[in-house]
Amino acid sequence: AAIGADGTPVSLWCRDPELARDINTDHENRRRLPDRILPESVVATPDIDDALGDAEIVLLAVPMQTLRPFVQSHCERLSHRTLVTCCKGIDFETEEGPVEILASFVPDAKRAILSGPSFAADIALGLPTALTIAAADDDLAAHLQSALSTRSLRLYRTTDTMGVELGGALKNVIAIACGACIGEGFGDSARAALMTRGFAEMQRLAAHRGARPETLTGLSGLGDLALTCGSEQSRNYRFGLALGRQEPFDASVTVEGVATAKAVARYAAHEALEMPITRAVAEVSDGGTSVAEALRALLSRPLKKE
Ligand SMILES: NC(=O)C1=CN([C@@H]2O[C@H](COP(=O)(O)OP(=O)(O)OC[C@H]3O[C@@H](n4cnc5c(N)ncnc54)[C@H](O)[C@@H]3O)[C@@H](O)[C@H]2O)C=CC1
Ligand SMILES: O=C(CO)COP(=O)(O)O
Repeated sequence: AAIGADGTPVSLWCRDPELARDINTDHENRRRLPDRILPESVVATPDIDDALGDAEIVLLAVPMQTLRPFVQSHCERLSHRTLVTCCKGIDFETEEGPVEILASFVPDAKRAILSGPSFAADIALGLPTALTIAAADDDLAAHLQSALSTRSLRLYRTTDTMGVELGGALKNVIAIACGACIGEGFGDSARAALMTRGFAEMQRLAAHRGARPETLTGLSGLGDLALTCGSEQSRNYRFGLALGRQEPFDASVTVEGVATAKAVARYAAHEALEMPITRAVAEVSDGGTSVAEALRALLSRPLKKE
């Protein structure tokens, strides 16, 4: 919604024709973003070719685990455009991040990722938000930075797409752990410990993959970790809360951290990387162990240097 806030025309592909009609008449997406009025410059259409038109910049905001099949089935339509993924996660089957998926299926497109601390509901209200735009080519990153920034949305840029992919993916995993910690009743001090040691895991994996340390301490890493691990607006955090309280959770809600935790735990085991919190989230989400057992196991690990 912020993207159309300055009157720039935005075409929104919406698979459900009825919802597209509602968005165009009432300027509201009651199903996904109730009580938020969208700018009139945002126009929805159920026809993907209409939505794409001759657009140069295409923002891809589907759930992470649907990005690969989506891009695969629309690769011809997407080729030769500038594709900006907004996804946060790692593909469960291929262990690729969103930019890597774009590179695999649409190699002739320009590729970028937009990430950082931002709840859709806040952005749609026009609340001040700062994000990271990453593209391997700095000229492309600079072009997108100026094309997508608005009065309320400030973009910083980097060429480290890997660092941005990993920060956005892993903060969801740590947010589940933090929610579970609070839900179980372990308290705020334990949550701060999980956030900090979780951040150490993020940095370890990022270094192993060749990402830059400063990307992880930026908006798309530490910034998003701080937001997601402390707010009940986060679906990953709320999912963790439900796990800790042993309450059911609505399966229709998008929770990106579960598949990502499993993919990253598998990768870390293969690469002999120490990521105990990620492994615990993967095991607890699968029902393999309880939150209390997982946290006790984390506390009983051998003592080590920080
Ligand atoms: N909601 C938020 O505050 C933020 C979300 N993100 C990221 O954006 C991505 C999308 O998240 P949300 O929009 O919140 O998820 P969502 O689940 O609320 O909405 C996803 C949309 O994608 C559509 N969709 C699902 N499968 C599809 C498919 N196979 N083909 C085409 N469309 C499909 C759904 O109908 C829905 O309209 C995620 O990776 C998320 O981590 C990033 C920043 C903030
Ligand atoms: O990525 C987000 C905030 O930056 C949204 O987090 P959730 O997917 O946990 O709701």
